[in-house]
Amino acid sequence: MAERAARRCCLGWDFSTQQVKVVAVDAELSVFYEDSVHFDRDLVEFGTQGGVHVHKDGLTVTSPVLMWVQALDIILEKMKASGFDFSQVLALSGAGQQHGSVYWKTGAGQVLTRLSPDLPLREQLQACFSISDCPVWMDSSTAAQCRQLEAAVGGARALSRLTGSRAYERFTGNQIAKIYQQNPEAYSHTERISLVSSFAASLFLGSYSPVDYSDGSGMNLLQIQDKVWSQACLGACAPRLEEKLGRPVPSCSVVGAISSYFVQRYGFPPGCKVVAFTGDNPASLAGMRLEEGDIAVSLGTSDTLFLWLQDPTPALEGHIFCNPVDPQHYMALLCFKNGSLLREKIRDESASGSWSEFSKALQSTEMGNGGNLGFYFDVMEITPEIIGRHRFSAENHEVSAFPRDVEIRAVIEGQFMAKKIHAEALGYRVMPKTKILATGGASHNRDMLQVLADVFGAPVYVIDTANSACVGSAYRAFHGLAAGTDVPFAEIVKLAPNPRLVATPTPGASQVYEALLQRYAMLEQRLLSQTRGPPE
Ligand SMILES: O=C(CO)[C@@H](O)[C@H](O)CF
Repeated sequence: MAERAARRCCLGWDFSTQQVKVVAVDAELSVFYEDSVHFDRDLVEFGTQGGVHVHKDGLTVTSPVLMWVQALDIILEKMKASGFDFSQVLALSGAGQQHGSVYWKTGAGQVLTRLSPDLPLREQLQACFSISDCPVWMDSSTAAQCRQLEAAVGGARALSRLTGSRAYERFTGNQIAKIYQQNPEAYSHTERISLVSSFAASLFLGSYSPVDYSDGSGMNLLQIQDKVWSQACLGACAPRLEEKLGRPVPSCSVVGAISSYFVQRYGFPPGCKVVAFTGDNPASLAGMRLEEGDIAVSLGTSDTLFLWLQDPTPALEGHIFCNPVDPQHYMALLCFKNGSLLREKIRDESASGSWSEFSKALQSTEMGNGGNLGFYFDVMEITPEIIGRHRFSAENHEVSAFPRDVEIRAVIEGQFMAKKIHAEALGYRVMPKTKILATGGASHNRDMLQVLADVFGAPVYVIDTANSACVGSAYRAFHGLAAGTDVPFAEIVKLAPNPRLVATPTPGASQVYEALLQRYAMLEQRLLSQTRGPPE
C-alpha cells in the first residue's frame, strides 16, 4: 500500500444523542477522514433507542455514560485498524449534546490521571460515575425545579436576563437540582459535574476539563454577560455546586495537552493540544462559519434558527448563548416545533402530495398573498406557545379556509415571518452583509428559499451541514493552535468551502413584508392573549 503522505491535521469530535462521530481536517481545511459509532447499532448491550432510554414516566430521558465511554474506545480502535496516522494530529476539539450532565464519583479524578495504556477506557472508568444514567436534553421531568429556580431569582424574565434563557426542563441546573433532591447520596459522592462536552474533553485530557462559556450558557447557571456562575442560581439548585463545576473558561481555550494514555495507546504526539469542547449547536455555528449578522436556518422536522448577535435581548422565547468563536459576542437559538411535518401535511392536503405542485403554488401567488395570513401549529408550538391553525383575511378577520394556492403560500410566509419576528425580539437585525444559510431537508426547495429571501430581505445560501458540529470542532481546534495570537476565527477558516447562493430578495419585497410582519406580530399577540392571558 502506498505510504500515506504525512498529513498534519486536527480532529473534530461530536458526542451527539445517537452516535460518537469524528472527522479529520487537514491544513487546507479539507475533511479527509470520518468515522462514527452508533449507540443503538454498535452498542446493543445498552438497549438504547435513538441513543436514549425514555423512562416509564414518559418525562425522564437518560443515556448510560459508560456507553459514551465505550463508543470512544471502539471508534479509536476503528481508526487504528484503518491505519489512521495519529502522530499527525496537531490538536483536537469536540462537541457534545447540550444540557446533558455527567457525575464523576469521588476519586475518579485520580483514576483519570493514571489510566493504563494497556486497557480500554470502559474497563478503567467502570466505577468512576456516581450516576450511571445521565439526564440528557430530551428530559422534561424537572418542571418543579424550573419553577423553584425562577422563583429564587425573581421570575422567568429575570432568569432569562441573567442566564440567557428562562428555566427549561432540559437545562442542566434544573437537572442537577432534581438529582440533589431525589438522590442526595449520589450527589454527596460526586466530586465533579461535567456537561457531555466537558466530559468528553476530560477523557482526552486525562483530568477534569472545565465547562466552556458557550455550552455553559445552556445550564440556567452561567451569567452570560459576566461569564461567571450565578451564585443565586447555584444556591437555588444544590449546595457546594460551584466546587463540583469548576471555573468556566472561554470556548477558544486550550485546556491542556492530550493525556499520555492516548500517546502510548494510539500514537498521538505528546504536544497534541486539547481545545475546550462545546455544545453541538455552538459547534455547528462554527462549522457553518457564521459571522456577525448571519443567520442559519435548519429546515428539518423542527426548524432551528442560529443567530450571531452582538447585543442580545434575552426573552421568554429562545436561548442566548455566549458565542463559541468570539468571546465578546453571542449566539441565539430559536426552535420552531412545527417544521417539515407541517409542511408535508399541507403538501398532502393542498398540493396532492406533490412538492412540484407545492412549488407551482408558490410561483403562482404574489408576495404578501393578498394580505392573507396564517398560523399553522398542529402540535403545541414552542415559539410561541400556541396550538391550532388560524387564518386571517386582509381585514384581519379570522376565516376557516383559504384556496389551495393561498394556503400553501400562507404556511411558508407564516413560518418565515415568525422566524424573523422572534429573531428580532432577541436583538437580531438584518445587516447589509447578512447571509442566510439554509440547511436541512426543505433547503432543497428553491421556491421556499425564495420566500425566505423575500421575507428577510437578505440573500439565501445553502451549505452542507452533515458534519457541521464535527467540522466546526476541527475548525475550533485549528483556532486553538493560534491561541494567544488574536487571529480571528474567520481568518483561520477562510479556506473552507463556501456556501452556494440560491436566492436573492425580489425587488419590492421589503415594502411588502414590512407591513405584513407588523400585522403578523399583532395577530400572534392576539392569539397568545386568547390562549394564555395578557403577556408578563
Ligand atoms: O436541546 C437542544 C438545544 O437547546 C438540542 O439541540 C440538543 O443540543 C441536541 F443535542
